[in-house]
Amino acid sequence: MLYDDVHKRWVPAGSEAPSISRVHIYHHPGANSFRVVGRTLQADQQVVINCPLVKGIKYNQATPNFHQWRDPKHVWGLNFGSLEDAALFAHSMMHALQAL
Ligand SMILES: CC(=O)N[C@@H](Cc1ccccc1Cl)C(=O)N1CCC[C@]12C=C[C@@H]1CC[C@@H](C(=O)N3CC[C@@H]4C=C[C@H]5[C@H](C)C[C@@H](C(=O)O)N5C(=O)[C@H]43)N1C2=O
Repeated sequence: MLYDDVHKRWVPAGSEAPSISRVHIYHHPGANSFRVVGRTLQADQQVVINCPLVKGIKYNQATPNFHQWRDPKHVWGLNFGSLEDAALFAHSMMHALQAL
């Protein structure tokens, strides 16, 4: 999700209606860079988030299943389908941020 600062509300990332997406953190070992990429599960596999991780990002676990972070232009929010997914993603995110 993205935070719409004008209307002060969270909106689904990507252009379509809210939909479940699969979100990965890709590691590029050569550059030691990480990128969060999310795609809708539907056939179109629309990329809904494509966010490089930079050193110093603060990953905020606002609730056990809603985590968020800022990049220069956006505030991203992930509303996890399960607490396990949330914990797993947070673990990977924290690992990535420590590796930067
Ligand atoms: C300093 C700073 O940047 N601080 C950020 C957070 C942050 C801290 C440190 C590092 C990075 C970031 Cl990003 C901040 O505070 N920001 C970022 C933009 C918005 C917000 C500002 C105010 C509101 C107030 C309330 C809360 C909010 O948005 N919350 C609370 C949990 C709750 C859970 C789920 C979602 C649900 C999917 C829909 C909706 C619903 O419940 O209807 N909703 C929510 O309402 C969700 N806010 C924020 O997070």
